[in-house]
Amino acid sequence: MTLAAVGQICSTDSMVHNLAQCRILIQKAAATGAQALFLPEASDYIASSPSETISLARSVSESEFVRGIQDEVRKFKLPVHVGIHEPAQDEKVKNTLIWIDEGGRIQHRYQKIHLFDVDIKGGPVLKESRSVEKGMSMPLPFHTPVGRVGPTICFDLRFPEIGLALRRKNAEIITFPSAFTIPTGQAHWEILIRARAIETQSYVIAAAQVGPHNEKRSSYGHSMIVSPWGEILAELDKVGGEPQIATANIDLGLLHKVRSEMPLLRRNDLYAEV
Ligand SMILES: O=C(O)CNC(=O)[C@H](CS)NC(=O)CCC(=O)C(=O)O
Repeated sequence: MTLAAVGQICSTDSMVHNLAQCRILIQKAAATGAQALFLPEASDYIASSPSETISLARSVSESEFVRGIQDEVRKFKLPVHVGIHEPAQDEKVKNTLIWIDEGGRIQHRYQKIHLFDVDIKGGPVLKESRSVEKGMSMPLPFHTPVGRVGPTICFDLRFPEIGLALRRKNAEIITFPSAFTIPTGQAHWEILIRARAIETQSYVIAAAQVGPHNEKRSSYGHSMIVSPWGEILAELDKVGGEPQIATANIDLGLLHKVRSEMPLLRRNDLYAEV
């Protein structure tokens, strides 16, 4: 049995402020004895316009945010999974997720493949593809002290195919670091997360942004860790903006019990394999 921590913050366009929040969470998570900390999408910053999103992007070697996280990781020997932006081609950024091992090295990277372009009447209007380049390859699971992690990001949560593909590649924990909008979060967040855990028979760790990032945008929060049976093991607030963590035990024995007691054998002779 191992202990995983999920962290919740409210990123703004100040990377110094966002780094300070993440450092507090790394310290708090280390104090609980957790073996890994999972932080939200876009922890480095959330800007108020596509042009600001593009102008703030730095490569990891030049990002004070990433270097600051790496220093803190080394200090506490606590690996961290964190969402950031990186410069891309054609005046765009990549929405990426990096795994920093306990020695502060970036050992895994995933670039978000589904972009959030929506225009909901009376609700959010967001065109992520104006500033973000979409990823062109499927994520791969990787080894961590808490289990084999299959990374995805935010809007990817709505596409069961990506979770199922990670499960087929032997993921044990699927992550959904996010910055969900409040209306879509109220309607769908918990249901989607629990569904992904149940259908993949995997742990799900969903670290979320919470509260007002700027005058135009707020996020839903409600970070969660869910078991392969779909139970909520840990959850954080839906409002506020204070940095918070929660922890849960990751029991791979339970995961294998769930998978062997109820084998989800696909009928790929009748429908396409996903
Ligand atoms: O903008 C940044 O810098 C960071 N990226 C995000 O916040 C992204 C794109 S706007 N948010 C989502 O995918 C929300 C999905 C969502 O809310 C849903 O599926 O309902």
